[in-house]
Amino acid sequence: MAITNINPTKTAAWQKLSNHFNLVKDINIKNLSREENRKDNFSLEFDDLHVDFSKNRITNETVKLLVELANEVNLKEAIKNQYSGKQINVTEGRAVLHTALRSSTEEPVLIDGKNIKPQIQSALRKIRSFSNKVISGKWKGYTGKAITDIVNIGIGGSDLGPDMIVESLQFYKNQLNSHFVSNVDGDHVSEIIKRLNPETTLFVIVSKTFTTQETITNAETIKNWFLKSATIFDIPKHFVAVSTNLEAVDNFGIDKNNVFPMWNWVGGRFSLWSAVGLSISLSVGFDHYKALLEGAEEMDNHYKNTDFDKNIPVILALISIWYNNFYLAETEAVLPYSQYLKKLPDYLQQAVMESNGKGVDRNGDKVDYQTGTIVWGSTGTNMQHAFMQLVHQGTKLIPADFIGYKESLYGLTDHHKKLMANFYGQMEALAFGKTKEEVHLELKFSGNEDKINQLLPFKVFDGNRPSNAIVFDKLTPRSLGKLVALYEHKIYTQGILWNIYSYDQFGVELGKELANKLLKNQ
Ligand SMILES: O=P(O)(O)OC[C@H]1O[C@H](O)[C@H](O)[C@@H](O)[C@@H]1O
Repeated sequence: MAITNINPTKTAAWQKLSNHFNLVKDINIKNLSREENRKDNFSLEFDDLHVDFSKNRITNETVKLLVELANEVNLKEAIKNQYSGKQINVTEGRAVLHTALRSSTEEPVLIDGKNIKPQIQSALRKIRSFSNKVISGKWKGYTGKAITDIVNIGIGGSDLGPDMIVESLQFYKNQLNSHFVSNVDGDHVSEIIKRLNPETTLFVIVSKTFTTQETITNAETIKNWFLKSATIFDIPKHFVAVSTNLEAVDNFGIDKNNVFPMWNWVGGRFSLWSAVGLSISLSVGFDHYKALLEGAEEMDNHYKNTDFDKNIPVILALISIWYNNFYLAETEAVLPYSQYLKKLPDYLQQAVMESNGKGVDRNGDKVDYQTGTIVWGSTGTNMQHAFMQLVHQGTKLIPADFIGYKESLYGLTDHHKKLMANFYGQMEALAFGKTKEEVHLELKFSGNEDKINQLLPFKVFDGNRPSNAIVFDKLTPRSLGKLVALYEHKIYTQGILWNIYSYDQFGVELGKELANKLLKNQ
């Protein structure tokens, strides 16, 4: 059966879901939680990953019908098509193969009849050898000193992915200092330059197109700064590039041995698994970078081979559609209980919103249903003291992913116990709330009846606010790879269900064009 390209709301499953929604829309998570084996029936395990989705407004029937919807739009075939290298990015005429970048098997992946696996392997070898030389100090700057600082110059997918991973893996970091320059605001590059010594800094210019205004402007500014103390003959020791545009890289003055490949079958926001991840390998070493890829590959296999009712990215995508399209929730919060993951929400904003922020379906027709969710969030416990008030007692329904770890990295068990008590405490508060009776009982000893009645409405929590617990044993490169790949597959699943193309981003263009026009007229 081919991919149907049909309006999901016209499917039989959607009709059934609508009827089902009318019946169950007022269900309460507190009542559901009393069902026998609720937690076991609404939990999934995969290696070191434990997902509890029992605190949602869903029943067995909801999951069954959502899976029916996935089957009716032939998600299985869509997944197969992505892995096999079909041109699923139809509007740009490209395959989408970030999964091939982390595949360790010999199984060929063909593009135009040519196996791409050898190029991937060769790029990985180049990343390994270069990273080893820089980290060990064998790679010398123009005055013979070892490299101390790495600066990634890029924006969007050429910045957010590597920056988020390097931040998340600080625990595994080596002696090199890592910096990321992205904004065309000159304050950004100036602030970073202040901390650098040209003799010991390596610049990694990352741009798939090598035409991006911000990146080229920052790279030129940095090159000019560098050339104040060095000569053009020193550039090969300090500048490397990751790009598909070899001509532009050459024109910039980068030595051809210093170019790391990028391919048009890798989307910018899915590119950290390619040489775009060079800054990651430089910052944490190639072995950790490889483990990140291996973790992602494990999630790829899970996504490809697991029945939908046990498939973690598919289940999370379906639950999100339930809220987005039936409860009409507008946003989703991503709440990592790990300070290291503080950049994950920013990263996911690009991955999710650039991919599924589309209002035209795969037939070119305007959609008449909701698509891409708005993703936002921050780390626990800080955000509990910031925006969580609105999530608990505001008027909006905001489904939330709580991401946490069973073990702490530094062994500070007291901290970790408190952190995870907050993690589960928040989820319980959201789901079960606090009734009038409970508040009354609590206030009984603290004042007169009038005062109690006055305060009562403000202290009641309605509850029934949904969340998922996404818990890994420990924050490692491997588990991080799994987590990021999980969200990537959730994105694609939702794009298929909404009948939209997730891998183009034409919406980014108009503003860029207008800015260029304005610049020319200045
Ligand atoms: O890597 P580059 O070609 O410089 O592109 C950087 C970014 O440019 C645009 O904003 C695209 O929408 C992003 O998806 C991309 O990651």
